[in-house]
Formats: sequence, C-alpha cells, structure tokens
Amino acid sequence: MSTLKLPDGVEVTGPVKDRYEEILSPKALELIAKLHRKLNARRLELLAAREERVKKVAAGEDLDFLPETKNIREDDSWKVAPLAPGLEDRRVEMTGPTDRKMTINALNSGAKAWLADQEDANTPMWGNVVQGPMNLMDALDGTIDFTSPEGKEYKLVEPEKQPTIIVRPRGWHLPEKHILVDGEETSGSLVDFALYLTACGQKQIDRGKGPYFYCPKMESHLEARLWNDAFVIGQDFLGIPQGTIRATCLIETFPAAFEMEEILYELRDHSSGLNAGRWDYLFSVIKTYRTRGADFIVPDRNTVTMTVPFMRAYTELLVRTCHKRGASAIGGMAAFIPSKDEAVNKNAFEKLNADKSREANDGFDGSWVAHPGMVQACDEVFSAKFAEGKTNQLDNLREDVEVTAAQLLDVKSTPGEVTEAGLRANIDIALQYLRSWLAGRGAVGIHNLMEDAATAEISRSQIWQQIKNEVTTADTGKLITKELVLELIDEVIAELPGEASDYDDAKETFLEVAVADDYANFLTLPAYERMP
Ligand SMILES: CC(=O)SCCNC(=O)CCNC(=O)[C@H](O)C(C)(C)COP(=O)(O)OP(=O)(O)OC[C@H]1O[C@@H](n2cnc3c(N)ncnc32)[C@H](O)[C@@H]1OP(=O)(O)O
Ligand SMILES: O=CC(=O)O
Ligand SMILES: [Mg+2]
Repeated sequence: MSTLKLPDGVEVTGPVKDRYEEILSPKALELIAKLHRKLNARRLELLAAREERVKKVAAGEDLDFLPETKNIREDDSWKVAPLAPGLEDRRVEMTGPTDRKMTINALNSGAKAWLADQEDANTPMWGNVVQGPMNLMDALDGTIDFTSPEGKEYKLVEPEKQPTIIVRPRGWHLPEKHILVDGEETSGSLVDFALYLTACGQKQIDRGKGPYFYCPKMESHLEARLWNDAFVIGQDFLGIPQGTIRATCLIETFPAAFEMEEILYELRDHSSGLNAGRWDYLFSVIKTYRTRGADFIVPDRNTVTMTVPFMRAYTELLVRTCHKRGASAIGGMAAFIPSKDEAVNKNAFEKLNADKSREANDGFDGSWVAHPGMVQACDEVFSAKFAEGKTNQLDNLREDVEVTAAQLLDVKSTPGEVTEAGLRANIDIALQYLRSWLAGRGAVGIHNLMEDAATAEISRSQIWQQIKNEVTTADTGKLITKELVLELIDEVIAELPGEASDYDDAKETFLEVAVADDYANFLTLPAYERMP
C-alpha cells in the first residue's frame, strides 16, 4: 500500500495500491482540484442544457444548424492549427483498452496511431482509471512488460515504429466517485485528462510528439469550449506552450452533427480533427428522438449500415467540414473482428474492406480498427487511395458536398424492419455486454462482433424506443411491450453462455436502462453506481 500527498480539499476514497502514487501524484491531484474548481459548475450546467434540448425535441422542435453561430460557418478565413507532429499520417488507427497486455499489443500493431481508450472500450473501475495511465507511462519509459497466466511474455518491439498515442478520456456525463474535491465528486473526463497529462505529457513532448486526446460524446460547441478551457489550464499548469495539446473530437451525437464547424472553431488552436463515431451517433439519434414516433424508429440494428441516407449525410458533412478547415477527418469503427471460423473471417474482412474503401473514397484521412489483425487491411485501403507521396487527403475539399438539416434528420428513409429476432438480439447483446462491463471489461466480442459501451447503448435504447412507441414486430406481429421484453429475457438468458445466475446483476441493470418508464441517459451511469 502506498500513501498519497493530498492537496487541500482533495480526498481519494479508492484503495491506493502499489505505485498509485506515481499517477495520483501531488501534481496530478492539484491539477484535478484546479480543473474541478474552475470548470465543474459549467460542466453540470452543460449537462442540464442537454436535458433542455431533448425536451424541446420531444415537444416537436427539430435539431437545426444554429442561427447564432452562422457567422462562424460562413467565415471562410479561419482554419485549425496545422497538423501536429505524429498526427500527419493517420491512415490506420488502432483502438482499445489500456490494460497492460492490450497496451503492448496495440503499440506493436503497426498502426499509425493508437486510441488508448478510457471510454467506450473501458470500464471506469478505480483500478482501470489509475492503471491505464500507469501503463501508458511505463510504455513511454520503455519499461512495460507483461506475462500472461499461461506464461506468454509481452514486450515492446521496434519502439521507433510505435503508433502515436491518443488518449480518450471519459465523456462529460461520467463522475469519478473516488476522487473528491471540496467534498464533491469530480468529473471522469477531467480526471482522465489530468492523470494522463501530468504522467505522460512531458514524456510525449520529449519524444517530439505531444499529449493528444480524443474527446467523446460532446453535444454542443459549448462543451468543446469547456475542453478548450481545460487544455489552456492544463498547459499553463505544466508550463508547456499553448497549442501543444491536440484533440480530435468525436462527432457521435445527433446535436453535435449540427455544430461540427463550431466545435472545430472552439478548439481551433488545439484541434486535430473530427472522427465519425458511428455507434454512439446511432445511439444518440435514437435517444434524442426517442419519443417522436414512427419517423424516428430505427430498424433492427444490424440493418442500419453506413450507407443509409441519414448516416451518409453525416459522414459526408464531416469530411467536407474538416477539409474546409484544414482538419483531419477520421473514419469510424467497423465492428467486424477476425474469427477462427474461415467463413466468418472471410466475411469480416470483406465487410471491413468495403467499409474502409467507402471512407477512403469519400475523402477520410484514415480510419479505425478494433483489432491488430485488421491494421494491415485498413492501411492498404487508404494507402492505395492516397496520392503519390501524400499521407492524407486534406486537399480533397469535397466542395461537391452540401448537406441540409433535413438530410441529417431523414431517419424515416432507412430501409429495414423491426423484428422479434432483432429484439432478441438486442436483449442478448445488452445482457452479455452488461455482464462483461460489470466485471471490469468494457469491450468484448459477441456473436463475432466487437461490442462496447456505444454499441450496447444502441441495443438497450432501441428496446426502450420500441416499447415507448408501441412498435409491432414485422416477423411475428407482436406488439413490443414491457411484458413481452420481460418474457423474452429469461428465454434469451437460457441460451447465453454460463449459468442464468451469472446474469443477475446484468439483468437488474438492463431493466433499469431498457424497460423502466424513465429513460436512463447512459447505461454506464446506473452501472457505475453498482461498482465499488
Ligand atoms: C464504438 C467505439 O468506440 S469503437 C472503439 C472502442 N472499442 C474498441 O476499442 C474495441 C477494441 N477491441 C477489443 O477490445 C478486442 O478486439 C475485442 C474485445 C473486441 C476482441 O478481443 P479478443 O477476444 O481478445 O480477440 P482475439 O482473441 O482475436 O485477440 C487476439 C489477440 O489480439 C489482441 N487484441 C485484440 N484486440 C486488441 C486491441 N483492440 N488492442 C490490443 N490488442 C488487441 C488480444 O489481446 C489477443 O492477444 P494475445 O494473442 O496476445 O492474447
Ligand atoms: O466511439 C465511437 C463510436 O462509434 O461510438
Ligand atoms: Mg463512441
């Protein structure tokens, strides 16, 4: 057990294990306190503003581009900062959790960048919150190694070829209950940001790169302004030049799709682009319009591909917006993962190739893969598309693209149906995922697909939306009610791996987030409450 030096007003209520003082350093805790005192009240106000927006949509008002920021959109004179060192070539980015083994595997993967995930692919258990940055620090020091329970040894190979690390902190909605400032829970986003920045920021600068971040789940440009303010405070605190920190913002909420330019503008001195976070985007579309009836009922999850009109409108607008402002446009995650079954594996790579080819042809500068086995395939697709000697497509301005609010909102043209098979699949995925999350694992392969917090949110939100809007299944003609879902849960659990009792906690959480009368904004909130 270590002991911590706590600045005034700071309490750490989680266990302090071996080496935790290296991450929960006086500097880190001091920065957390500073960020909390300066920014937390605004964070809470911005979360409340999200609720107001949803209420307006429920009352019939549609999302639209903001009149008050029209001048920013129409002003052609501004651009974001030039590409930062290590972020010039992002043709393939690996994503994944920051546990010790995955950290080593990701850094050895051959990808150009690695999204080190404290978010969708992570469970914010106290141990993960502290050990994630510790693993990154050890990786940067070149001291990281790992031996599996089976005796397999892991270490970094070819350190000079390591991907650029981009850390994704938690979203603004998540609290960190193990670090209190003046008796208040802190923000998970600010804690993850501060722990990485203080442990690794200077080490990244010494390597000729910088502390880089992915900012998730923002719903407005004012939330981007909050990040920008955190960056300014953080840089000032460390005494590093303003603009050293860079952030790629995920455009993965429905409201944010209407504020892409404004988000780039707010972060222009720290921006390194936008990413099309498709899974959370679909979740947010369902969530934001959940009570608005037939026009916003999304068909079975596996039928909503990236080529349906509303998804296409969003990705086209993203590339256009980024390149107009000199920012990188990064594609999203195809959920297919390699399999030992030959036919399943062949299908996974065909789907991956089609998805990455569409993105490369649309002008994206690179994209994500969830698994080291897919790095090469994605690399090849983008490399084949890039012009001779180029490492991105920033000069493909996509001036042909014009996307209207109506196109972004056009969910009703999505082909497909809601079926009982789709409903059962959603129950299955949500339960298996919640079981995994509650056990500390935030990403998991289920039925040959990568599932994480974002994909599971879609599954449980679809169920809630279908009950609320009294949808009838197309294949079996059943009205989707709370009673039907309760009936199906036990049938589904009987088919799942393990014992029925293994799903007791997952089932209780599922009931809270999929069938309760009041919609839970994020499944991770009640799930986090269940965690010590
Ligand atoms: C919506 C979004 O936000 S997408 C981004 C967030 N989601 C993610 O990042 C998901 C990342 N992917 C993963 O976590 C994993 O690929 C999973 C859970 C889906 C599948 O993992 P596994 O079941 O371990 O797959 P598999 O057995 O094929 O793995 C083979 C090897 O690759 C490693 N590996 C697989 N995925 C990753 C990854 N993303 N990062 C690092 N290593 C990985 C495994 O650790 C394993 O290593 P080992 O052979 O040394 O034991
Ligand atoms: O974070 C990515 C997403 O698709 O969600
Ligand atoms: Mg996401």
